[in-house]
Amino acid sequence: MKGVLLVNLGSPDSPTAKDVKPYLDEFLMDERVIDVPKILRNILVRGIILQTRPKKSAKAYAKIWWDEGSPLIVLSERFTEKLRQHTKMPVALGMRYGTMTIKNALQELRQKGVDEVLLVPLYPHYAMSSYETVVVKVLEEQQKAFPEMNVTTMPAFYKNPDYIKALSESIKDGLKDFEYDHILFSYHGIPERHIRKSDPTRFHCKIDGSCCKINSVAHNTCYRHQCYDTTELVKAYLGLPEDKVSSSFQSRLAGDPWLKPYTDYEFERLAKEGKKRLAVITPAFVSDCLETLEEIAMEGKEQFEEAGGEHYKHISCLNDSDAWVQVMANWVNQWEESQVLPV
Ligand SMILES: C=CC1=C(C)c2cc3[nH]c(cc4nc(cc5[nH]c(cc1n2)c(C)c5CCC(=O)O)C(CCC(=O)O)=C4C)c(C)c3C=C
Ligand SMILES: [Fe+2]
Ligand SMILES: [Fe+2]
Repeated sequence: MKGVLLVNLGSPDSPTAKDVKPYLDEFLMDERVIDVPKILRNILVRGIILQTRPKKSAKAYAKIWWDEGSPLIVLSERFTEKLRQHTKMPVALGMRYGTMTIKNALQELRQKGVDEVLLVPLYPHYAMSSYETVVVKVLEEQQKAFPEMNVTTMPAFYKNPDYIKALSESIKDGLKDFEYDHILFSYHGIPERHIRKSDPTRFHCKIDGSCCKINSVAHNTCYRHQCYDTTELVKAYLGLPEDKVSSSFQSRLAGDPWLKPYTDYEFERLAKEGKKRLAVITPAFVSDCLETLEEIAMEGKEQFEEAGGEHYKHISCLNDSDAWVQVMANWVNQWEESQVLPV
């Protein structure tokens, strides 16, 4: 019997340093997130970052927390529940980090008789720190505890026409009551090194963008290329003016160079260039979360206005919108009927 496993990133159990610490420990000790030798990762994460970050992150989480819990979890649950109404297959939700584990989600499917799983990492773009780590973890858990199950993984859907349509229409809707001077597509950042590591050709990706328009197998795993592709496709779908759209990368950790331009610098640059009315969209995330609700909707607004900007709007992620649920339902049902996956 076939079933669907949705996996998102996960959140701490509560917005307190006590609960944020073990969550961050699991997250940052992931070798695909902080990709240095284990001994160094231990020193960096447990000896340095976890000494101060849980308290700081807990404060940020407290600003966006809902009565029902973490927005990312609640929105993912609502999406899952709606998807269940559109398919005959069992659908389970797991998180890569935290207490809503992938193992439990696989168990839930197994108990319902599922032995053929469609894994859907809830990320439009491929990065070793998001999509890849989900796939590796699911296969690890499946091989350990559920050897009788088969797992098929849905490819990153960053350029899929149905996804682009749903995303573009949601942006159009968000812009209905907002006259903009500029639209910023802000994607979660990753260290530049991760782009080189994920390049199977070992020479294609140059980080500076000179590579991204030359066809290459490297693009199947190039986060930067995929993010810019999403921007271009939405721009084309909505007919947005070339000079009013740009992309940037947010949420960097100190240390290595991360993908540029940095979103916080862009807020300042755009305001100083005289863009008074800025709309920001965050297509690396399908559900609103700490990085969109706090860093972009709250901090970003402040940064833009401090630099001279006047009107600012963050357009929500796709979340549990009917159009997005319908797109996912079509994809999973098509897989159920004919094994076909979206491209
Ligand atoms: C969109 C995909 C994501 C990628 C790629 C990604 C890479 C990445 N993230 C960190 C460090 C942190 N990210 C944090 C929060 C966070 N990250 C994503 C998604 C991606 N991260 C989401 C959806 C969230 C929000 C989770 C929520 O509960 O709402 C955090 C935790 C918060 C904080 O302390 O800032 C950290 C840390 C790294 C290092 C990285 C790539 C190497
Ligand atoms: Fe992150
Ligand atoms: Fe590239």
